[in-house]
Amino acid sequence: MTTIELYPDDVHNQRTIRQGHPPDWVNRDGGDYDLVVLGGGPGGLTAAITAAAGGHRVAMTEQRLTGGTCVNFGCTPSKALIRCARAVHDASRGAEFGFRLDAPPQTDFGSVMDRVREMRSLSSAGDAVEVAEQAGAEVYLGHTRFTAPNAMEVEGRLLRFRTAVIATGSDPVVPPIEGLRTGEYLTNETVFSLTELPARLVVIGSGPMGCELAQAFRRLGSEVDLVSHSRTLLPNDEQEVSELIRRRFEQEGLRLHLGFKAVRAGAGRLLAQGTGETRELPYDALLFGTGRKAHVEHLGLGAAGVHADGDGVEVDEYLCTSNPNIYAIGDATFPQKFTHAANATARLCIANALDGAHRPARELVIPHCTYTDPEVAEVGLTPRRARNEGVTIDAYRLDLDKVARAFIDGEEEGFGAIYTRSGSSEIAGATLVAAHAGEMITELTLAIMNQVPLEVLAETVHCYPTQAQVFQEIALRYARAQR
Ligand SMILES: Cc1cc2nc3c(=O)[nH]c(=O)nc-3n(C[C@H](O)[C@H](O)[C@H](O)COP(=O)(O)OP(=O)(O)OC[C@H]3O[C@@H](n4cnc5c(N)ncnc54)[C@H](O)[C@@H]3O)c2cc1C
Ligand SMILES: NC(=O)c1ccc[n+]([C@@H]2O[C@H](COP(=O)([O-])OP(=O)(O)OC[C@H]3O[C@@H](n4cnc5c(N)ncnc54)[C@H](O)[C@@H]3O)[C@@H](O)[C@H]2O)c1
Repeated sequence: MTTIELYPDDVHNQRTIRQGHPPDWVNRDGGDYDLVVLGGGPGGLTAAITAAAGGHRVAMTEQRLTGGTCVNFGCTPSKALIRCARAVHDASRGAEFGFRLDAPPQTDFGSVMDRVREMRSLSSAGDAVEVAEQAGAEVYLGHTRFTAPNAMEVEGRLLRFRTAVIATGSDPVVPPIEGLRTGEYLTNETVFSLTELPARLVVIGSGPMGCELAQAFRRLGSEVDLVSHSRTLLPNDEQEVSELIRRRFEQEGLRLHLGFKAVRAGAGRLLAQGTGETRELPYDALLFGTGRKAHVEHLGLGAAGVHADGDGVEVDEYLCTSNPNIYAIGDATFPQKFTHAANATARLCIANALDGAHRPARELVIPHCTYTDPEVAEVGLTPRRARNEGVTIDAYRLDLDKVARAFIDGEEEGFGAIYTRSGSSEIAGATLVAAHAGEMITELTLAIMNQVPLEVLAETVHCYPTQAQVFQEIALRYARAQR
């Protein structure tokens, strides 16, 4: 059986391994199942547990650690690192809040990473092999591949299925860069194994991963250069958002090289090429946040009659692949690569595959949040999406410095915006830049799902003082203007 290793070999990592891939695990003999789920990340676990709760005979396979990228190498460790970085940052704001420290706060990086690993082990308890088993899904550990349109093999065991779900997630993309050698750079798979703070960190990529980790390492004390061939930070969000985050990053001392492509690396130096300018950046660690690609290799997809391309497993609008008995969910197929999207596609897929629900994936309203400080959350139809789709929208916005709880908390940098289709008051989308935007955006997701108009949001009583009042205030101003 595969041996899983996590560095360093401490109590937290040992616990994570015991939960996600128990070393003494013995697979069952295989057999016939109503459903087999390939991959035990958030998508796979949700699919397997949902189907088992419906009384189906279910197996789930995982080659590495249950919980997948999210718990082990993504959301959980990154948010744990960000939390420590925010504590250090807040401590440096004493003068604003009436206290003084004798010296600037000093990071103890060893303790930071110890806490990161502890949080990962706590989080992985909820996604453990045992949790799936107790929910009624039979777990097989090991590399899995299809051997026929209705069968797959894991570690010599044959699993025959009536229906299968591919939930194999995604892998980091590292662009070809001259001089770059394996083992001499970090990705999300290795960065959370650091035990010493890199004095000089170069981060490549200005998407969610690059931005979240660049700010966190800067706050923990690294000198950070962020290089991206995008001309903006968070290039998939609104321009105004990117500008606001850029200003904040520059205030915090991040050095930004936007519009620069990493072209050569090695011996602690990165060469970044911009238009008519080359910059040489020294580093002690080089971190890639340069996107992800669906994990579709070595799965025996050909034997199962499942088509895949560079974007992942091909599915129809009901998440069914070219084999009518095989579905795909999460990062392996879906363009929005988020844990909540993996979970939502998993539930939808089980409803379609086992309950005949016939619900298209376009029904899903999927918000996203990048956990920079301030956080950036968006949902539904935004100006960028509206432009791409050729529809016109009306925008209603309010700066957070007009919201009492935001300035009371010293968190007034940001804004809220609600979008409606032109001439309508039905809420179609929203952007929110706020310290806790991820906690607040769900109100708007619910509004969009239920076709709530601004007038109803205006009448919805919000607690005072809360930052969520930004949405009610936008709606109230709209309602007043209509009178
Ligand atoms: C640094 C970082 C931070 C992130 N932060 C967030 C965040 O804050 N919020 C958010 O919503 N999303 C975040 N994400 C994205 C999130 O982690 C993914 O969208 C999510 O994990 C996708 O779930 P999944 O189940 O589709 O795939 P995965 O989590 O990738 O799980 C797939 C599983 O399949 C297994 N597998 C693959 N091939 C085989 C095989 N042949 N046999 C057996 N098993 C196999 C893998 O080992 C893996 O465990 C982050 C990602 C990164 C990299
Ligand atoms: N909070 C969250 O939900 C969260 C956090 C992190 C990651 N994620 C998920 O993980 C996925 C991957 O995130 P990501 O930030 O790695 O990818 P991304 O695709 O969003 O951004 C990649 C960035 O790398 C840059 N880049 C690529 N090649 C380059 C090169 N050679 N030189 C310079 N720049 C280069 C691109 O211009 C872009 O800015 C995202 O799709 C997101 O869904 C989510």
